[in-house]
Amino acid sequence: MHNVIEIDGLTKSYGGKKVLNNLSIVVQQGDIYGFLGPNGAGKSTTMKAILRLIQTNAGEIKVFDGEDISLSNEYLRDVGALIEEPSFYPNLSGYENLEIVQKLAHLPKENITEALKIVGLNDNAKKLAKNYSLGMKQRLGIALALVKFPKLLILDEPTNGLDPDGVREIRETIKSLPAKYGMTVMISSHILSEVDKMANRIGIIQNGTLKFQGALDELKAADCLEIKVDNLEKGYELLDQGGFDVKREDDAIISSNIERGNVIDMNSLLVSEGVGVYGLNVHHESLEEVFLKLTKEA
Ligand SMILES: Nc1ncnc2c1ncn2[C@@H]1O[C@H](COP(=O)(O)OP(=O)(O)OP(=O)(O)O)[C@@H](O)[C@H]1O
Repeated sequence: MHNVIEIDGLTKSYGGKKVLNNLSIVVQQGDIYGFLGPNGAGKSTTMKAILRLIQTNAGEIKVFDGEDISLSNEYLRDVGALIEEPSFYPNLSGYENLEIVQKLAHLPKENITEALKIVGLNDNAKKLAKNYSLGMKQRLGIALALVKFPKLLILDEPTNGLDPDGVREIRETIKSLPAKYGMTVMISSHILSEVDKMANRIGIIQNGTLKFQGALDELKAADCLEIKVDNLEKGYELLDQGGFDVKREDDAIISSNIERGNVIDMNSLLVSEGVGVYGLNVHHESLEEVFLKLTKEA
């Protein structure tokens, strides 16, 4: 798999305080890479470093075909970004704001309408940006990042200020970008459930240090079945002696085998032996649970 971003040993200090500490991350071609961390972990700083908006103290960043970004700014032509607040000209319409980028970068005019369509701003294209709602301003910010149809899209908290419908729309849009336009996306977000539904790989940082990087499935515990019964002792004994793979917890019996036939067999055995079953739930570990587990230690 081809790497689109390779960060190696990145270190950045502000006034003697290290905010990035020997950080190394890899974003692969076609990834939607969810970049997570508590407030102040260093997410925006990392993204700014990739865009050369700040100077760093040590480390190396390579993009696309191993281009070292410290050697040339050329790569920025293929990068679109929304970092922190979207910035635009308030007295121009949404369309005109995009037109400025389109003209400067000599892009096809169709890119403007395509980008507006993607973010759902077509109907408000002629309205002045200063009269946009918070959510519309955010959409315009995403459209500005998209208008080049870049190979790499970097989005810092892109769903800030959007209502739940807007969050869902933007999520579906972002999910479609790799397949539709061949883009690679790096996205930071506070909304873990959003990243859970969108990203294929994630990186979790804390205090400028990488805590985890990999596929979401690697991070989460396997699904398990939680069986709630009115007699825990007896229920557990029955299943254990019946040859089922179970363990006992404080208030439930847990089985790692969630296959349909297995669940039916366990339930039948319990009921036939007079144990009342009042709950059979498959437990999926959420990204939020994993995140809290990983970041709580420090
Ligand atoms: N220009 C600056 N001068 C001094 N300190 C800074 C500067 N920019 C960022 N920092 C500090 O660096 C640390 C990392 O900030 P950063 O914005 O990268 O975090 P973040 O992970 O994006 O957080 P959030 O989720 O709150 O946006 C914070 O402690 C912040 O106060």
